[in-house]
Amino acid sequence: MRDVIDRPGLHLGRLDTALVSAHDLTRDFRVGTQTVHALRGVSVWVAPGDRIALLGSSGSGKSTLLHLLGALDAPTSGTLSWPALGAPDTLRPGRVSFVFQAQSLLAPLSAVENVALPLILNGQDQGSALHEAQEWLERLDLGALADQLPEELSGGQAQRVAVARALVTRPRLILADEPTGQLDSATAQQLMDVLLAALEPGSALVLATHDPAVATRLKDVWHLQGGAVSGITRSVRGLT
Ligand SMILES: Nc1ncnc2c1ncn2[C@@H]1O[C@H](COP(=O)(O)OP(=O)(O)OP(=O)(O)O)[C@@H](O)[C@H]1O
Repeated sequence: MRDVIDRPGLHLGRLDTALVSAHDLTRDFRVGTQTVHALRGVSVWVAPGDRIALLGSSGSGKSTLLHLLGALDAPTSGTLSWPALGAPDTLRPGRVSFVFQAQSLLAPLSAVENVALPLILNGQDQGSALHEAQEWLERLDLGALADQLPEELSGGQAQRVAVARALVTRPRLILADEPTGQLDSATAQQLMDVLLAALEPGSALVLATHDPAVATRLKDVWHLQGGAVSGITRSVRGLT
């Protein structure tokens, strides 16, 4: 693999500072006697500060690619590395975080307990974890809802709590799988406002969506079609 690669139309960057680098990934699934080729030779890399949308229709391979980038799944062929993050078994919890489409909060825990959980799983004591979680909720304008259970939150509020839970460990790489998928368009844009404002400048976001209005909030858009990256564009709105 070369030291320096050029993502067409984007910028030059060094692979050794990449958060994740993927070369010629394929992922096949066996369904009965059929093989589904979910990814067909994807080569991409993500650098600190990147804000990337994976834009594609249902079944184009967005979730599969996100899972591979976060080491939740392994490729059928191809190589993955996390040069700036370390070995795959050190990636989570903490350095890589996921935000899922919906219903990912633990039902018996309050909002603040949900947000504190990754810190507690990382070994932090409960008191300071809850304190930090409360600060994140306040930063995301949810301080007053800290003691609510997930079922008492609106869809948009629950997703903001999920964003707080993903960011509380100050991850370097945030992978979001259709986080606005269950929200109306105004609430989706509010969630994007909150998410983009809360990101640390040196962290990277890769967000899967089928909604162009969400994708254009991010600087770079990778278009996925049939398990391959069919094009890369830079969003004018995402540059502002
Ligand atoms: N665990 C699995 N078993 C079998 N097939 C799978 C599995 N996961 C994904 N696939 C198939 O791989 C292809 C890509 O799926 P993927 O979920 O990555 O697409 P997507 O773009 O995220 O779609 P959506 O927007 O609907 O979530 C689809 O044809 C899907 O049916």
